[in-house]
Amino acid sequence: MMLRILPHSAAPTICRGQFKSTAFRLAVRSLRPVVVPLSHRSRYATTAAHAGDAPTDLAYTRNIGIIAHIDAGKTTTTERMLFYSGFSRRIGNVDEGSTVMDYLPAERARGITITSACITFPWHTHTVNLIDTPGHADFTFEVERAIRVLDGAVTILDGVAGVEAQTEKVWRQAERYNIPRIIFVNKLDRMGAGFGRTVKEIGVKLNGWPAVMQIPMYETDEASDEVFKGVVDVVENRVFRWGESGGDGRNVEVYDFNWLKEKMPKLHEEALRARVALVELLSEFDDHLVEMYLELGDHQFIPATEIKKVLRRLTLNGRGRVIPVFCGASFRNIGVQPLLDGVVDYLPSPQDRPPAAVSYYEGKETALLDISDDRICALAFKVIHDPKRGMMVFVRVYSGVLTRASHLLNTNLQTKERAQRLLRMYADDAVDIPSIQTGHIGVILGLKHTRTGDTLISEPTVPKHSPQHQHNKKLLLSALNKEGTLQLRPITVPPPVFFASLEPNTLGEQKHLEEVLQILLREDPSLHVSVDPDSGQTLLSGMGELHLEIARDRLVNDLKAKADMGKINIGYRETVTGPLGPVVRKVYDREIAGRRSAAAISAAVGSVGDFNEDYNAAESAYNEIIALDSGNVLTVTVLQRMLPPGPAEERLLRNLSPQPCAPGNEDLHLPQHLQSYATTLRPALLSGALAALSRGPFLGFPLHSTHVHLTLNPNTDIFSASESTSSAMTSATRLTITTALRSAFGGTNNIEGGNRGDGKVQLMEPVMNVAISVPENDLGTVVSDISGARGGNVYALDDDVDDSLDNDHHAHSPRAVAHAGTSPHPTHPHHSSGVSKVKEETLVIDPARIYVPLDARGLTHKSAAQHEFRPRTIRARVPLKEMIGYLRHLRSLTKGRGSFVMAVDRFERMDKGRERGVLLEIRGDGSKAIGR
Ligand SMILES: Nc1nc2c(ncn2[C@@H]2O[C@H](COP(=O)(O)OP(=O)(O)OP(=O)(O)O)[C@@H](O)[C@H]2O)c(=O)[nH]1
Repeated sequence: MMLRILPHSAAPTICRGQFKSTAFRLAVRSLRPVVVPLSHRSRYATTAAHAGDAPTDLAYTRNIGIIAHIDAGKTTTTERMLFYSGFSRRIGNVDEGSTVMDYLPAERARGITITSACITFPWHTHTVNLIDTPGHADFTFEVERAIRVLDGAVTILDGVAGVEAQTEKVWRQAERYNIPRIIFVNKLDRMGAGFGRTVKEIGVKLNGWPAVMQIPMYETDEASDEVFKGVVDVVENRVFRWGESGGDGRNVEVYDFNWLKEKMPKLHEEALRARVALVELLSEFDDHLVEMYLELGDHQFIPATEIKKVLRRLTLNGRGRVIPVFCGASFRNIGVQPLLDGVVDYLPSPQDRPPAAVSYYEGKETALLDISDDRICALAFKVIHDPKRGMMVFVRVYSGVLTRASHLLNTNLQTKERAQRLLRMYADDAVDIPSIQTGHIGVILGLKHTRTGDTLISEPTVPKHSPQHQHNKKLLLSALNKEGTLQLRPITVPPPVFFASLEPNTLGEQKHLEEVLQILLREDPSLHVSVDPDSGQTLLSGMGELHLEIARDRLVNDLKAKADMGKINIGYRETVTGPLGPVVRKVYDREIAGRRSAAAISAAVGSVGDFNEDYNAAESAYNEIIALDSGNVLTVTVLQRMLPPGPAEERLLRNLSPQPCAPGNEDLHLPQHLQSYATTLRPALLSGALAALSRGPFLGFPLHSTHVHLTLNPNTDIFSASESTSSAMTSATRLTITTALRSAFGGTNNIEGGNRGDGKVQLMEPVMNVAISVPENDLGTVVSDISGARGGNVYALDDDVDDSLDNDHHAHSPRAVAHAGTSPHPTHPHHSSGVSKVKEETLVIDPARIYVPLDARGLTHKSAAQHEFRPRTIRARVPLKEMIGYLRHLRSLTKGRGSFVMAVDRFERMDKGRERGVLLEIRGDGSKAIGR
């Protein structure tokens, strides 16, 4: 059957195989406005994806992520994508636990995404590598590492809730990496959904101009209810209608605007307005479009191809200044195929992305990676232990082609690795492949050490018989050494704020527990494990309660550890107050396996705040200043060495009261065996300091914002070469700093008595940045609860996103459209004096200028009830302690409609009263779990 556009007659049904047929294209080419048919799965055999032969041409590749607030519908949408692409034969359902993407038992049981799943599927001539990320704030790190390797993202919004707090957060995360983004406003079938309102929120909360590509279409059923039926595509001037209720969404009816004009004149008018708004918006950024408009004289005549071209260019820069907005209801199977077309049309191929930033020598030198470089450079962005396949390392290849059996160098660990097998992933299924091409995502099996976040490169080799090798060996070796330090930008790991003890059920289980914890750490670097040196207790720390619960499930259920997890507690920090205290010198002297190990060092501790104040005055006294994690700072001074008298040294001996060496590591006068400061002494001091700082003198919490100053006097602190080895230096450093911290604390650890000593050590607590979404009606109650009982500091209520559609609509009123249709100039205020470009860098959206489409629901159902459900966002800083169990409380305050997200803002010193509260709590029930 040849398909014709039937403007006035009954709707044709587009069946499999009819989209994009040549006949269809020819039929529509002569029509104006231009209508191009929608794509459909039938072009792809369902087996194609599994055969591992998906096209790998870079221009036809899309590495995309699905990011959003929890429950926005990411997994539901992804499952439809898989179905329409032909990848899966039936649609997976989140609520029934039958999805392809949420395949872990814990995910299916909880109905949430925990680990970002990766899947490859075809869409027309393109290959889409898609990552479905978790929405829960506890898994922000999981999102971060996925975003790190994506080229583009689809952000899904709940059309009822609008732009929620976690959406804003992931949006900013994506912005940091300049990831081009498109938006899909989902759940438009739900009562209370407001497309126009959501569009306005996109502009205000995400600071970008919404480019409305589609508007929703509702139809009234027999019960006079408005039912969401389809979307109006204002770029191609056509209507997609999913007529069949309860169907799988594959049969889509396509109509032109004449049909729309006859059946739904109001919606037709709105669609024309939407096109005007779109063309006007784009012409602010594109002179050529303005010229075209001036030539054609009507917004409706601008060809869709031109609009798409400009929009693609604007989206690809990744700044999110112009945001393509699509709409639908994936649960009702509406709107997903056009969204997939949008992915191909507006999101970049790896070639469209700027080159990846790399660094050499631990970040001391930076450069851009050339995508055409044939040497392999890949980032391990996810490591997962699979019971059948072993360690699976997910990589994104940035240059070169990774082939089976490639020899690799892990530049973070400086270890050699061999890629034994390569896989392309289809959620939990995999297909063996011979290679992973530049720009692609895949899995390596057989890597022994690689962790999440590590860089893998082709193992640098010296070519045999190369002339360079003969003539300039030194130069070549230094180039090879440099290459061996190449690293892609690391993934930032946030500080853990919760911890719990882990106890093996029997002593014999300890070893197995340690082994599986190593696996867990390789998988998830946002988990930390530490062992209390006194009690030997293992402590696991993480980002949130749910994060630790899931880690426990993984340890016990998947990795078969026989262990119990204690109560989940807040991870406080300890800090030293005031300027550097007295200098403490300790001698470490032990006999280990019949050999003496001895060294000494001096240390003083103080607060980083005071160090910063003195910084300029004191800088020259230090040989090195090292910024550590948790805001701690280590400074090192190595005094000049007195050499034994001899003819050459006599000059030196004359004024040899110990002085700091001239800054600059090369000048240090160290004994032979420690001579290379950078490779022997520095790492020894650093690991001693890190070990000492990991456990404070008060309650054993890690130190924060603390300045440690080390002074090494080689004349007195270093003994013979065999005694003062680098491990002796590490032990001496650890012992001395621990002693200095204890003396700053000013007392013994007397937790039982509840005293905190009278010294300079204080507790710090995590203070969270909290965004709470509540219905308008409950705003007052929640604000007073947060700022009263919980001691929070409310610093903002969301900009009042006025959804008075009438107001906004003025700028794009029917009169304005009529005017625009006849005026030689587009009607946008900025065009009044010709074209004035928006300064992209400083773009701040004026809500009054955002085009807000009227939707049927908005027109007929805009009522007080809708206002009542509109979520408002409260932003506050609240101590984490006050947020424990808050969700239940919030639900009770808001009749179950409130939700919140939070992230660590900073650690703050606690006053004595709050400290006492923590001590009481620990003494009351948690002293064992805290174990100090
Ligand atoms: N009415 C309606 N419900 C939807 C729609 N899309 C998703 N849902 C429902 O919303 C809930 C959450 O959907 P998910 O797909 O799990 O959302 P998610 O964003 O993947 O959630 P997390 O992975 O936990 O962050 C489920 O109950 C879905 O059935 C929609 O278009 N309309």
